[in-house]
Amino acid sequence: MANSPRARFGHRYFKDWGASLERLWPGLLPGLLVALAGGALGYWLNSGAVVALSLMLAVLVVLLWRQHLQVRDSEAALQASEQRFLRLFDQAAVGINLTDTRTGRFERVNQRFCDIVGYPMQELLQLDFARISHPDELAQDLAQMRRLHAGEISEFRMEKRYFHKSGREIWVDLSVSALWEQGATPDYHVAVVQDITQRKQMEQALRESESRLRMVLQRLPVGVCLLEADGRLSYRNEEFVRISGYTEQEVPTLAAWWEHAYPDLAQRAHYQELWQQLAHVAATSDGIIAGAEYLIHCKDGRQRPVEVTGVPLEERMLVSMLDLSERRAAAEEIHNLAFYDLLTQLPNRRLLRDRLQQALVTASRHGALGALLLLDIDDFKTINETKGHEKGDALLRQVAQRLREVVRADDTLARLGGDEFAVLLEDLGDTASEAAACSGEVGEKILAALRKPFDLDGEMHHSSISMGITVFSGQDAAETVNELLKRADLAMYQAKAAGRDTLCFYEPAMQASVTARAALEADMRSALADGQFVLYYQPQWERERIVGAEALLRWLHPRDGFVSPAQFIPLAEQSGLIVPLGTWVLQQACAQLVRWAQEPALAQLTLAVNVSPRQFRQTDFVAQVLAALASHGTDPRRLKLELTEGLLLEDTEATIAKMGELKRYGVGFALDDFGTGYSSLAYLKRLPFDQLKIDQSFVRDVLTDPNDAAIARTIVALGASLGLSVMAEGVESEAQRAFLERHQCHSWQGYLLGRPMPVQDFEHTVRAQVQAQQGPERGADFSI
Ligand SMILES: Nc1nc2c(ncn2[C@@H]2O[C@H](COP(=O)(O)O[C@H]3[C@@H](O)[C@H](n4cnc5c(=O)[nH]c(N)nc54)O[C@@H]3COP(=O)(O)O)[C@@H](O)[C@H]2O)c(=O)[nH]1
Repeated sequence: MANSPRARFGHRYFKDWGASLERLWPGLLPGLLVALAGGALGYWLNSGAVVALSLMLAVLVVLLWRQHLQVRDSEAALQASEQRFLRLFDQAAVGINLTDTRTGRFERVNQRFCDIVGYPMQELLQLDFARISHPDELAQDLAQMRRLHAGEISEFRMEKRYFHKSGREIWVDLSVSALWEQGATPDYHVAVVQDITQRKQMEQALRESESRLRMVLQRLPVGVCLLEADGRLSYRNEEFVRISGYTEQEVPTLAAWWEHAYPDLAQRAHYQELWQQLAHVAATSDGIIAGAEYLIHCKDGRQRPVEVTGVPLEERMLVSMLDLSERRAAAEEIHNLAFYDLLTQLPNRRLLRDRLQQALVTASRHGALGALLLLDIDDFKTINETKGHEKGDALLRQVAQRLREVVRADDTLARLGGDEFAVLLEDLGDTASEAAACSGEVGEKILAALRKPFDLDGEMHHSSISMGITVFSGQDAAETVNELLKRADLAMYQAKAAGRDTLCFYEPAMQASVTARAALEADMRSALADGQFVLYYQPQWERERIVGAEALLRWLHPRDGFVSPAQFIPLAEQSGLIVPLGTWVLQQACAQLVRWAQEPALAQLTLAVNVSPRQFRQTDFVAQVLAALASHGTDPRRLKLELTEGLLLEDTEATIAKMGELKRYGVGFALDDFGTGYSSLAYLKRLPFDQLKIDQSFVRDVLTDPNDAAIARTIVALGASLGLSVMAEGVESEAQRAFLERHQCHSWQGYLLGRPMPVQDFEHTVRAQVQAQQGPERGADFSI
């Protein structure tokens, strides 16, 4: 303790007091003695000078005494001050430590410092400050300390970390002052330590939240920049730079922004005015500058639509910028997809309907008539199927292009789907005849333009269209969009029926025929359910005997009587009713064959059944035929299916597979109407046919038209070379039969040999023939 700083503090003050006494005492004591001696001598000598001298000495003594008293008082004050200092040291609200500058050891610490670092005082006094300092700030601390020790500085201040006894880090604010005792270098330093851990934690939290905020701002899918009151753009995020392309160096201020984003002065003035107007509105409400659309000129030279909003942040403004270009492009794409045809880029049906609706309104308002032209490429299906879809698409694109070249820019041209196009013409005059003349003229131009050959990948292709035209005035309530489309469609079908490559105007009579067709279709459905259909049988001859029959459908309508299959079969095909109807025919035919099988005279007969393309294309067609055969126990070899050439053009592989499968069961196949379709030797060779049927159109004029005669002869020769039998249809006269026989065609069917007849009549005919042939020998008789 004698060596403790506290002892040394006290000792220093006492030592100073003693020193002053030591300094005063030698003067005071002789003074007293001189005053006493002088007084006595004066008294004795009665000398005034001696008295005066004594008095002077006495004054001197008094003065010296007073000085002594003063020294004593100041010593006491010093002591009191030291006491106060020590109390202050111990009780201070801040941590204080007195440290040996050379060793770094704590010489004295107050309680608060102990509390801050969590050590008991005695333990702390065994440590040096480096021991409890965080290494990250220690180097700086030591460097400052060295400067302090070298006398370069008398004090320093820093923020550093101590390790609390528990191990946690404590941030402190450290104010260190040198303490000189003697000599030029300080022996001790006093450190005033304030615990700032909480503040540091708050700062850290603030920093973290700021950095999080920056990160969020930086990654926001919206462009953000901070506009300072002095016009500086103090911050901008990545998206802001991505959208505009302008970095801080290029566009540091709002003024620079306006210049770069709007190089065009008029445009700049327009958008500045918009911004100012919105800012003015904002100033009178919540301060938020409402979002508005701006078209900015970006660094890459492109113009981008953006939505800009401003939110005040104290003195600054947070400006957000949303890139609308993608949204715009998406909206445009959606619009395109919704209203335009992808292949040709022409307006689609939806857009045409819209324009037609507007055209009706305009026509009714202005009294100027318009016309809707509907056109369909003839035989497009065949082109698509024979030349492939790519060429089909190429044709559609070229048709679209030619149509664009023919019609005026303000006419609406549309692709309605498939091979169907439409042209909407407006303002065609104020009378129906004027409008019809104008639209007819445009229609003829279109027909002519589309007659010219198309180049499909180097292959020249000739095409034609059928067109239906309907004129509208907008005055008639019946003229709705649907109705006009229906009328043009009817007229177009009329053009197709009229031989294609032509145009037809809509006439009300067409409507009547459509209505009749709709009624027929409805009737047909109930006819099937009500059993109004029957099969007639037309004999098929081979040389002088009937070898079978063709089953031909008949409809005995309860009101209308006999309805020709030529009338209802195409309609059944279109409506899909042919499928149940065909199934019914197959069932009837199979049942009939079984009945014939039980009678020797009829047992060898075959029965030919017409199969429509739609029926054949049913995926379960093979299963249907086999089921019909199986359900009746029919011999498949007695059934012959007649297919038409048109069927063979589509999906040949599937056709071969289906035919092959049925062929394996013994079912026969005849190619009906041979010569009228797209006869191709290539498919004939691959398809498992048993018979070719010469179409009756060639047989009809076989005696008079050398071409038909040549065709008939060629078909016979072809059949022979392919190993197929050849049957002639529509043989009506003996001369025709004889001609065919002379040319090696020995199978015939036609009115000469028997008309289609009810089953009983047919069976009767066959029985009679068998009986006759079993009787006495006689020449061939083809009459029945
Ligand atoms: N898918 C199905 N189609 C069928 C079915 N039944 C008939 N049809 C087809 O309907 C078309 C018209 O048939 P139809 O009126 O019965 O005419 C056939 C014969 O009556 C007729 N024919 C026969 N011989 C002569 C003749 O000497 N002169 C003449 N003018 N006509 C004659 O020919 C038709 C048979 O043609 P085809 O089928 O091509 O052999 C017709 O296309 C039938 O195919 C059915 O059940 N399913």
